[in-house]
Amino acid sequence: MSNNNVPRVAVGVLYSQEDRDTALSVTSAKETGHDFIILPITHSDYKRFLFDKVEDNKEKRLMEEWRNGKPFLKNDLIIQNNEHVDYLVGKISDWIDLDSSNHQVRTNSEIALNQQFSWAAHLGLTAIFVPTPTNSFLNYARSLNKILGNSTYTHIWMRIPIINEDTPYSNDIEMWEKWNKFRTFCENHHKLSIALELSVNLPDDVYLERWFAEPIKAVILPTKIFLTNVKGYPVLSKKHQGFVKKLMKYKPSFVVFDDMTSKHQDVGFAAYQEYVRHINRTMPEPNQIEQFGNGYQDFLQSPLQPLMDNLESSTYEIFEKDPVKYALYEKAVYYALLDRVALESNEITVIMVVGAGRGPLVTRSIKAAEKANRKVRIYAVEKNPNAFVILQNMKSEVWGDKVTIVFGDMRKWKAPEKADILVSELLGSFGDNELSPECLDGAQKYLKPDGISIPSSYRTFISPLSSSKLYNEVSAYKDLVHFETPYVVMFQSVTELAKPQEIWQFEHPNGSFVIDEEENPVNNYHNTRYSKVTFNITNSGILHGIAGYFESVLYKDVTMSILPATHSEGMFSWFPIFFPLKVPIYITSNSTLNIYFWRLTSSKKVWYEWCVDASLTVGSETKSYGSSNIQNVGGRSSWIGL
Ligand SMILES: C[S@@+](CC[C@H](N)C(=O)[O-])C[C@H]1O[C@@H](n2cnc3c(N)ncnc32)[C@H](O)[C@@H]1O
Repeated sequence: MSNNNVPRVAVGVLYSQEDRDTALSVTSAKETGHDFIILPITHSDYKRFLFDKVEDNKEKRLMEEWRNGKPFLKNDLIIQNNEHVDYLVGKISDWIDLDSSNHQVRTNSEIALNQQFSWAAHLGLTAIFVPTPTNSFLNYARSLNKILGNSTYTHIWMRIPIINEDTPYSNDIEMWEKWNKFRTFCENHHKLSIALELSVNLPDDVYLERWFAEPIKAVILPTKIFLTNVKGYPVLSKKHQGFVKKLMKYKPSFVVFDDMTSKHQDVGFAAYQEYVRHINRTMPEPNQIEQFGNGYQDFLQSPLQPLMDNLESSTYEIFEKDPVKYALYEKAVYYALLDRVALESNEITVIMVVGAGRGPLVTRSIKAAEKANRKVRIYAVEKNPNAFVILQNMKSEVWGDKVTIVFGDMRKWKAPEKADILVSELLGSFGDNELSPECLDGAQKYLKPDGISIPSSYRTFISPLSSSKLYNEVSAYKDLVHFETPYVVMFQSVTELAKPQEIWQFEHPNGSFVIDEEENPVNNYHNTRYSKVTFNITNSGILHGIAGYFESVLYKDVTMSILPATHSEGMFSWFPIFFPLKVPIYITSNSTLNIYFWRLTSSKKVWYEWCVDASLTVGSETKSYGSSNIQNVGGRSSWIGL
């Protein structure tokens, strides 16, 4: 079945023959339905400048003139002008050898690299395709890093074969390790991306998944990886299809690489790109969460502070579109009402919705009471004056006398009676990060001693996360504050290095604190937390930060979760939270990673601090090899106002 909602995928072509005529190549690439072509910038003859042994004086002079910056000869260039510039990706010559042991070859390679880049940038090519790093690549990394530093808008696509096919299987990890080292040498530059080249045999899923955390801008499909269907057309194996579909979510460009092994000449070269487009068209429809989150993937958002700030109308409107959250709350209130009073009793149950916003939980509480056939009296408490205007409208137009609306801070309100059920939704992606514990500590004084809080508890979970994309987004701010701030993010280009684990929980009502004469807590120390969790890291990876999630019990077995394993299906009110690390840490396979987290408080604010420590055990000896500093000390960079 075809899905018309998926955006068109860009499919380009790369030919193996080097010396092509640009105009002819562009025409044939267009005729075969491609969106772009990767073309060598220079002719193979240009390689003459690499030769270390120049015999006669004339040649020596020519070489030195070239080294001193003499322009290209017209015939040295394949891409000779900017006529097709929007259709081209420039390819740097494969034969440059920046790590040659020969001084002349090494030096001339760098000159050739710079000259090709400079020409490509001058023409305005937006992407440059560069060769795969060989076994030693430090000088290549240094040279490219220098270019990256000067590049204004040209992106680099580095050709990375997923497997080194000369030594398949044993080297599944090797290419990732090589890439990882290279980009580390290049300071994780955001313009350095991968053109991932698929192989006939793909490695195991754990090795495939690690690429999802990497900046893949292009995926190369050599013609040799295609099989043939009954009609003679090229198709991919199930495993390749599955991987390609996953990669499509990241919206890379695809490149058909004509490796001269085509078994499908009868059906024409266009068949490869048509097949890639066919896979794209038959991608499943995005689910509700994907539709809602479209455009937000990997986008850093500041967590809301609904206590300190007044939320905007559009924010409430987004909450209210969630098809699942309110249904879960209605279910929880329904079961709480059933448990609270017997059907035959005429008793009125008092429900207080605290932090009512524009009233959706009030409406759902009324619905739950109707379903349960119970009588209720409802109070709606809200401190946002703008949302309170909507509550007034709702009361006069919809709810009537059944609901009393109260403007003010739930912690200070003097309620005229006590509640049987206290309903609130003050949760953030990290559970307690919108200060639900502090607000409900203040509100529970008007809950009957045997009253019910919905939610009754929430637990916070963390996991170690690899994502060069998110790391680059944070580091683009170039300051400490952004590295010590959590972000709400719809994860896409990420890999979890281990499954999430719980760090702490909160329960309501909470009988564990001392109250003053106003029945408020005398301080907030009972809401501080400290936790250390240990993760066993099986496969190596780069730790860029920590992912956070919550799971909440609304009432008995009615639960609400954003934890991947138990996520409430179709609920999109919360994306996970991301706590970055200032310096990424390379975690070797079979390491132990300890993550330390604190929830801390003063009289005015609450904040989190976090740090990590990686160690490796060999025999009976455990050695720590990588740790972060403690981030956000004293809430110096990020905090939540009380
Ligand atoms: C996350 S919103 C939820 C709103 C609404 N219940 C819903 O589900 O759409 C939290 C609401 O609680 C309100 N709020 C937060 N702290 C409060 C406090 N201490 N007293 C009263 N309202 C508060 C905020 O203004 C906001 O409207």
